[in-house]
Amino acid sequence: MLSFPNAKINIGLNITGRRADGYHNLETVFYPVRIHDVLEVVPSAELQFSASGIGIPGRTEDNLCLKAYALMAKDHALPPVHLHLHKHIPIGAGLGGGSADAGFFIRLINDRFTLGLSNPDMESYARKLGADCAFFIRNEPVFATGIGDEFHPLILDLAAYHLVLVMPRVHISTAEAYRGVKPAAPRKSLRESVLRPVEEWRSLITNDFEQTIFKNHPAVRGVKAALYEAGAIYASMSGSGSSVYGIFDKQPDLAELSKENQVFSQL
Ligand SMILES: C[C@@](CO)(OP(=O)(O)O)[C@H](O)COP(=O)(O)OP(=O)(O)OC[C@H]1O[C@@H](n2ccc(N)nc2=O)[C@H](O)[C@@H]1O
Ligand SMILES: Nc1ncnc2c1ncn2[C@@H]1O[C@H](COP(=O)(O)OP(=O)(O)O)[C@@H](O)[C@H]1O
Repeated sequence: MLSFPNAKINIGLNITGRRADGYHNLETVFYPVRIHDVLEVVPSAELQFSASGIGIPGRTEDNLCLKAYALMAKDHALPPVHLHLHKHIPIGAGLGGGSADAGFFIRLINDRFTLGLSNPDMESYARKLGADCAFFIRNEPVFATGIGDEFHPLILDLAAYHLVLVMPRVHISTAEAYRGVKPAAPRKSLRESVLRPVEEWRSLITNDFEQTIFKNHPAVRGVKAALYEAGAIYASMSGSGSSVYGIFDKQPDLAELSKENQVFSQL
């Protein structure tokens, strides 16, 4: 059985407080985008994992898909499987690729072995694996609060726009990014701002990670500026970076940006 985990972008990200457990409370909008990995699960004599595509840093046993399998196997008599992951979503990019794999894998196992889990059941497994994993169970645009795992419905459709994503050659760890921010009460309500026309977002919607990441990695700031120069209506770093997306009303010419960076378009 095959599944195609997709990436997310964050539209706005306000870090509102630091918690006793070391995590941060935040508010953000998660929006799914069409950059995909490929996950395949087939029955096997023993549990096996293989990967292709972009190299995944870290130990195989720490892959979020294997962690998800172990978690679900505690409660369900799961047969062994061979899991193959073809990695295409850039890593350390603020695109939630690892979390997407975990969320989609939970759904795949639920479907393949007809476990009958509800969305809230699957979200509670996902929450144990990472703050933004639970988003990928429903995989619909949401306004998120808490540590990024409490969801509030949001009607947002950017299909009429040209969405592009630029991936500078900079890898940023999420933990490093959180260490650099000072939590504060948001100056504007993101939940209200995101309902305003996209043309107004530039003066309303910000990502709190940009301040420190732009200081430490000026190339990322340069990509955002280049997207505005190319005519973006709105541009922002996604999550903890380093990817930067631009929302355009027509297909932009990004030939210059493509020389130094990986560019994804038609998202
Ligand atoms: C920043 C965001 C924004 O959407 O996305 P990415 O840029 O990673 O895609 C998320 O908060 C990333 O969520 P996720 O990547 O699942 O985080 P986790 O694996 O749970 O946590 C990694 C580390 O980030 C920090 N962390 C994460 C989430 C949060 N609300 N507060 C935190 O302080 C903690 O130091 C934690 O040890
Ligand atoms: N299936 C997976 N795909 C990518 N990274 C994974 C996966 N499982 C675990 N990881 C670990 O998660 C880290 C963060 O990856 P990722 O979720 O892609 O980035 P981001 O937090 O920027 O969205 C990687 O450096 C890697 O060590």
